[in-house]
Formats: sequence, C-alpha cells, structure tokens
Amino acid sequence: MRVEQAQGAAITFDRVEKSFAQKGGAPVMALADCSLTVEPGTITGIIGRSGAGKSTLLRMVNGLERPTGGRVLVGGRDVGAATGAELREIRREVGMIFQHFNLLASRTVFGNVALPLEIAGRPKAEIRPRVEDLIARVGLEALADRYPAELSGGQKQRVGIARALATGPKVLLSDEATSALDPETTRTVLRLLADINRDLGLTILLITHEMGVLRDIATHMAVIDGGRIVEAGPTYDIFVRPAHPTTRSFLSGVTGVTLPAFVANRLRPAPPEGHSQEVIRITFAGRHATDPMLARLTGELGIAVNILAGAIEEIGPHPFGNLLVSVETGRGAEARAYLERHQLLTEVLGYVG
Ligand SMILES: Nc1ncnc2c1ncn2[C@@H]1O[C@H](COP(=O)(O)OP(=O)(O)OP(=O)(O)O)[C@@H](O)[C@H]1O
Repeated sequence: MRVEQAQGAAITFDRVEKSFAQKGGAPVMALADCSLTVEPGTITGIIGRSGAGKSTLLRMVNGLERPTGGRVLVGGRDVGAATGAELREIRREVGMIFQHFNLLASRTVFGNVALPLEIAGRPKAEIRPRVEDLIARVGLEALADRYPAELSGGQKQRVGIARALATGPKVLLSDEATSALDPETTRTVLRLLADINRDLGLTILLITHEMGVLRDIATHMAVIDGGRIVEAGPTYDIFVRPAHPTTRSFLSGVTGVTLPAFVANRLRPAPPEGHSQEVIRITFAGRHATDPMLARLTGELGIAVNILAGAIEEIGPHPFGNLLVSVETGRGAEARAYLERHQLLTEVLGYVG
C-alpha cells in the first residue's frame, strides 16, 4: 500500500525519523514519525519555528542527511539507501537553492551556472547554449560576466536558481531562499519560482518561516513542530481551517487582520465581572459573504455586532477573509452557532469589559 502510494508521488516521507548522536549526551531527536506525500508538479511549503526540523527534513531529499528510521523516496527511489552512482543520479534530479545563495565568489554568473554541468562532465559545446538559456530564463542576460560581489541579493538568488536548474532536475528544494531578501525582491523571486513550476512542471519543496510566502506561492503546505508534522494539506484548506495551535499562531501574523490596540490591550482570556463583550474572529472562504450574515444576526436574533477589523485576501485564485467583531458576551455562543450554521468559521479571541 505504502509503496504503491510512493510510486506516483514526487517525494514520499514514510515514517521518517532522525536522531543526531551527541558527544557525551542523549541523542537529539530532530524528526519523529514524519509522513508526507508531495505530488508531482506541486509547490509544497514546510513551515515551522526555528529548530523544528525543517532543514533536516529537506536535506533528506537529496541525501545530505540520512534518516535513522523510515524512508525518503524520490521518484520511487529510496534516497537513504542510495550510494555511489545511484545517489549521484538522484542528486542530479534534485536541485537546491539556499538562503545565502552559496555562489562561488571567484566565478562569474556564467561560471556559477556552468559549474554543475562541468562537474557532470558535459561537453563544452553543450554547456554554453544551456547556460545561456538558463541565464535568460532567470532574466540575467545582461549580467552573465559579472561576479557575485557585483550583484544584488535578488540577482544572486536568480543565479542560484539558474544553477539549481542546470542539470534538469525534477525537484527543486528551497531552504529559506527569500529570507535574506526585502519584501519586493522576495515577491519577484517567488514569482520566478512559480513560473518555473508552471513552465517546467518542476516539483518545488520549500522551507519558510513566513506564512506570507506560502500564501503567495504554495499549493500545499506542511506544518512541523518539535520534529513532527502536525498539519499538512492544500494551503487554502489550512489557511481557512487551521487545526493545530502552531498553525494558528503562524496564521495570526499573516491574515493582515489585527485587533485595534484599544481592544487588544484590554483583551482577557475570561469574561470580566459585569457587562462585557466577546471578541470573535470570523473566517469566511470562497463566496461566503459576511455582510448579510451580520445584518441577519441583528435582524433575526437581535444581536448587535461591532465590527473591529477585517480584510479579504487571496490564496491562489481563491478569496478568503477574516473579520474581527464583538458581541455581548451573554449572546456570544448563540451568535457563533448561527454563523457556523451558515458555513462561517468562528473563534473566540477573548473578552473585554
Ligand atoms: N548535525 C546536527 N547535529 C546535532 N543536532 C542537529 C544537527 N542538525 C540539526 N540538529 C538539531 O536538530 C533539530 C532540528 O534542526 P533543523 O536545522 O532541522 O531545524 P530548522 O527547523 O531547520 O531550524 P531553523 O529554522 O533554525 O533553520 C534542532 O534541535 C537542531 O539543533
């Protein structure tokens, strides 16, 4: 059953475990029981806090780390068990880009992109047109003879992407590739990755600690916490219905909706004595609009709703929105039940007196 599933997938993590031996101490358990299937042609983002195990998971795909339990399959081949020629073959099919670009300072843009082809022993006559093609694909034609020190961060990452594509990989790994870039440059690099995914049908597995990167580019995502995958699935579904507290905490930074300070400063986890308001986050997906629902809450149930903040965003082609409201605490449960009955998701954020 598991092997059959793995055959159709670009990457399969099958109950992967990784512990690092420590001199004179207990081993560090970096990953435990991680199972994840990455379908071909998808862009899958892995998100998690520092030390959660993201890099360790990613580095198993090209054999830079080997699992101490379970298997990692790339195109159906067991990377952890591969050695010699088979491992080299797998590595040619898996390109990688890095946060700090890892370019050779002594080589020009052309020289950096050509390097993997030289290492693979390709003839010079084949290398030149291929490298020129790759440099054009990432929009650096005019800079082929420049050295890394003469490039901006975004340009360096474009070189990194061209170099990663040199051997014609099926999978591209990205380890925090935009973390060192400003927001505008991040957007252009993400756009380039999305174009490559679309044009070449490349499967992309990327690590990020920014939910915004996933929203902008990832079709699928996995949340890793303390070495375990705590949530995985299509990005849109997880944004709309985050199940795990870690996912929710990552999301709260990206939905673009924050409580106004005069409410946030007074927010309490339990209702204070006397008259109070329950603060509720309403999440709506697709075409579900909140306006008529809020009006009906007032009209049909006589519950007054205060709107505190709201925003509508897009994940791929799909809109989804968040609205923060408050209602009288005594009517909170009734209001939430009504909204949930109409396919809106609700979450109590706290209470204000
Ligand atoms: N070579 C190693 N030897 C010992 N422990 C390691 C080694 N590599 C990673 N670890 C430990 O494994 C855990 C996961 O590390 P990993 O680098 O995969 O996390 P991460 O989620 O990528 O973190 P960051 O976002 O900070 O890069 C951490 O506790 C780390 O200290």
